[in-house]
Amino acid sequence: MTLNIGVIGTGAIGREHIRRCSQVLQHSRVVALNDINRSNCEQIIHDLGIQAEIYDNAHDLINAPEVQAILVTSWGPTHEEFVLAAIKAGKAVFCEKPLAVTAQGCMNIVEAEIAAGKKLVQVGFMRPYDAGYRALKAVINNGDIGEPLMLHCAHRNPEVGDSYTTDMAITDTLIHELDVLRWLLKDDYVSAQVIYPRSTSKAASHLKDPQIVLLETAKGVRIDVEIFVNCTYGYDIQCEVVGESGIARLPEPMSVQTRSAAKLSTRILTDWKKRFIDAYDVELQDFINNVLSGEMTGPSAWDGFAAAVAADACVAAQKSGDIVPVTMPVKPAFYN
Ligand SMILES: NC(=O)C1=CN([C@@H]2O[C@H](COP(=O)(O)OP(=O)(O)OC[C@H]3O[C@@H](n4cnc5c(N)ncnc54)[C@H](O)[C@@H]3O)[C@@H](O)[C@H]2O)C=CC1
Ligand SMILES: O=C1[C@@H](O)[C@H](O)[C@@H](O)[C@H](O)[C@H]1O
Repeated sequence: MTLNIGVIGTGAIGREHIRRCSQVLQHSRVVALNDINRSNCEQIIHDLGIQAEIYDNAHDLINAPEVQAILVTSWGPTHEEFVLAAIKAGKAVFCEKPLAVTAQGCMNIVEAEIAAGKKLVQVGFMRPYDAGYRALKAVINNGDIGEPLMLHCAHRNPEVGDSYTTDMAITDTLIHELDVLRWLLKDDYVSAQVIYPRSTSKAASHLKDPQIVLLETAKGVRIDVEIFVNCTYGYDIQCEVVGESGIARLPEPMSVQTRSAAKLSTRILTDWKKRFIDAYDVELQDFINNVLSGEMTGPSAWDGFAAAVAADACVAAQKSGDIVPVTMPVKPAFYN
């Protein structure tokens, strides 16, 4: 069986996902594309040699009879509208992060999905599919380092464009940590604070970079995440878990160690597409298999909501400088 997929948003990650659905993964085929910039769709059809219909209207793509499932890879503020339309059409939808740009937007999706009576949504949180994070979680679950007490994390990008704003450090970047750390610890956040170190001269003048986000969980675990999106040297994701009896670190991506010119070195990746390339493959194959089998098991609309609740608190904390409570409603039984 082959799943016919329609893709809304054919920019950086849209193109990557179209490539993997067409050339890498099993049981999928991209049959329809939409982008406000039609030439993006034409270019992809040309470059990848796929046979796909271009729709000028995203809602026509969602409702097209040949489209069985939808990938939403357009800009964050458009996600809520397209996911709600997919649910209304009764079609499964994989939506890139963020599920919606506010917790209220995510809640609208949660309510629509519950009303539809069927899980249809998977959020593009790929880190829980990453082999390194899964190995780290296994070490924690195994009790190898005792109960986790503290986490020291970093999310560093070499550079960002001028359109990247201070709040995007939370809504676009930290959102990955907000999801994966909750999954890693099986815990929810109760408070958030943001502090600003000296700003780098490499950032645009309107952007506060780096930032340090301090989170506390219901079990009392304290987490610090450094967000540094103009670090210049690479795309670098760090996660160290300090437990009662030991420390566990997220593995580095594989890299050959070289000894040359009086230096011992390994390479650091610079491109997010490569850092989690395997995880993107696995998450999307999971989506395809789940849609075909009729049981959605990946990161849910509730996970998208939970990350957004914490993100809202972090954005408030950015503005006030205060420690802001994170208040998570009880998870509906639908998502258990
Ligand atoms: N999971 C991950 O690691 C990553 C997730 N993302 C997420 O994917 C989304 C897209 O990011 P990028 O591909 O980097 O952005 P991009 O700017 O490269 O591509 C977005 C595309 O969406 C199109 N678009 C915007 N509004 C639209 C609308 N109303 N209807 C149809 N098309 C529309 C744009 O024309 C553009 O081609 C964002 O939400 C981003 O946070 C992006 C990169 C990595
Ligand atoms: O989602 C992503 C990008 O949108 C974002 O800009 C990067 O910081 C992330 O690491 C990447 O995974």
